[in-house]
Amino acid sequence: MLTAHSVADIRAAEETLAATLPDGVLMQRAARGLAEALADVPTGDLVIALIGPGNNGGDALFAATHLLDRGVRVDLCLFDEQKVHAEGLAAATAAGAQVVAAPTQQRWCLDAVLGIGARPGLEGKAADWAAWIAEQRPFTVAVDVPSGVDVDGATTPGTHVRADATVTFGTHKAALLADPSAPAAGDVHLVDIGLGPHLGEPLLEAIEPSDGHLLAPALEWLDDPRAHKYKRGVVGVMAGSEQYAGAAHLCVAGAQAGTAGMVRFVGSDALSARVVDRAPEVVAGRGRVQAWVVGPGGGDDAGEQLASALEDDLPVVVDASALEHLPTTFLVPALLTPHAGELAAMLGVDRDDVESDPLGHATQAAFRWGATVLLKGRRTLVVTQSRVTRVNLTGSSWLGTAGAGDVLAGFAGSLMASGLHPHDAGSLAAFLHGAAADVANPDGPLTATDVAAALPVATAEFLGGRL
Ligand SMILES: NC(=O)C1=CN([C@@H]2O[C@H](COP(=O)(O)OP(=O)(O)OC[C@H]3O[C@@H](n4cnc5c(N)ncnc54)[C@H](O)[C@@H]3O)[C@@H](O)[C@H]2O)[C@@H](O)CC1
Repeated sequence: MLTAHSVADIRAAEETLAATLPDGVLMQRAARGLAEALADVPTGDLVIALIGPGNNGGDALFAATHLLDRGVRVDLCLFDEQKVHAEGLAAATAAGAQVVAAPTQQRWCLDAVLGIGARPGLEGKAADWAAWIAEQRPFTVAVDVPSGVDVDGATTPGTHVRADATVTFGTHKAALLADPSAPAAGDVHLVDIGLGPHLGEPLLEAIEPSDGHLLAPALEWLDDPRAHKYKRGVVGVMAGSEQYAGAAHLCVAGAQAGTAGMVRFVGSDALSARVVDRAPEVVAGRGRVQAWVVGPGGGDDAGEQLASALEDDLPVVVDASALEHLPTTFLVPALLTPHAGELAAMLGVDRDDVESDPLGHATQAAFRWGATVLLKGRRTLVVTQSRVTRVNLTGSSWLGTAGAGDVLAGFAGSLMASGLHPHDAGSLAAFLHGAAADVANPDGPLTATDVAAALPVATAEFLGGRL
């Protein structure tokens, strides 16, 4: 699992670790790691380093000494000459760095204006530098975080630097993984400075290809010679309507691609006939299920369908139109799967509010409904009270295609029917859904049907550690 920790936790870990080491060792480790990450800068090229008032600037000043040692030239722009890491500045200038008044056109830029001590939003000289980067587009490497973002909240309330890459120290930060700030970080490289053993519970985590073991609780039947479809779990689907008949097919396709042993479909006679015609393995009509999926492409009866599913006292995935009929709180394990517009409607705010602070709003909803909230987006979030929030790093913008959410809801329901907690079911479904898109067509268009078809292979690759 890839983890990100809060600023407070990082500071506490740094303090504990620093107490066991001679002065300045941590900064030297960070500076060396930063210089190594800049190994592609050719000898003789000029790097412009934007140096802020704190230790973030200190990291870059010491990294500059390594760059200068191998023949790279470094110009320094100081945010405040009175507030600069003094030993770092002395070391960098002694090694040959020049202090200049303003950045000039360069191929390389080091953004060391602000790190984890930042108040979000840049002003004055720092805002001018961010505008210069946006205009001139030097290859920009941010030190620890792109300057000006909200490090823990992952929001971007003001001017900030947009980097091509970020070299971060000790652990990831929420801002590097979650939207809307993640694009400002570019490619993220983690430098180990020894903080690991001193860090507490993460603020955020992301499933990685090596985390196939997370599926284990849904696969206990694999080792049972007497296992049958009911042991694997039956997922019940209430999806589709006259207007969105395709959603029934797509949700069923997602459910069939998961770990459950059977899919039941409950809907109108006409829709049931269509579904069974396309997918003969599906059983139509009420009967034994272990989890329900309600809402994809649902019609006017979505509220009644949700109420009837909740009467069964079983885990439930609530999607699309069923999100308009939520109970005050959930008494069963529930996974709500809104996109930003649906979450905004649930909370009575504007879509822009959700998009500018997805973590905050998904967390608010998870607490309010006592449910797991999976907020769909480029970096899908899965939030459950008392669990570490997960952010999904797989997939691409090509996944923003009609019906992809129906497949996701069905697949997540299948995992829940096999016994997974909504938090694991939602985050694994998001992870494998993105991985399936890569299997189907990594760099181009694809349909939701393609994603559903690729899910079983993506799952097998994940379980085999081959993703
Ligand atoms: N503490 C340590 O042991 C280590 C720290 N490291 C580096 O140190 C950084 C944290 O250093 P600091 O705590 O000094 O924090 P920063 O380097 O982020 O700077 C904090 C300073 O910036 C000012 N400031 C904050 N927001 C501002 C804004 N929007 N506009 C203008 N000024 C603003 C603050 O008043 C404060 O003076 C990390 O991000 C990392 O780069 C690394 O060297 C690893 C070890």
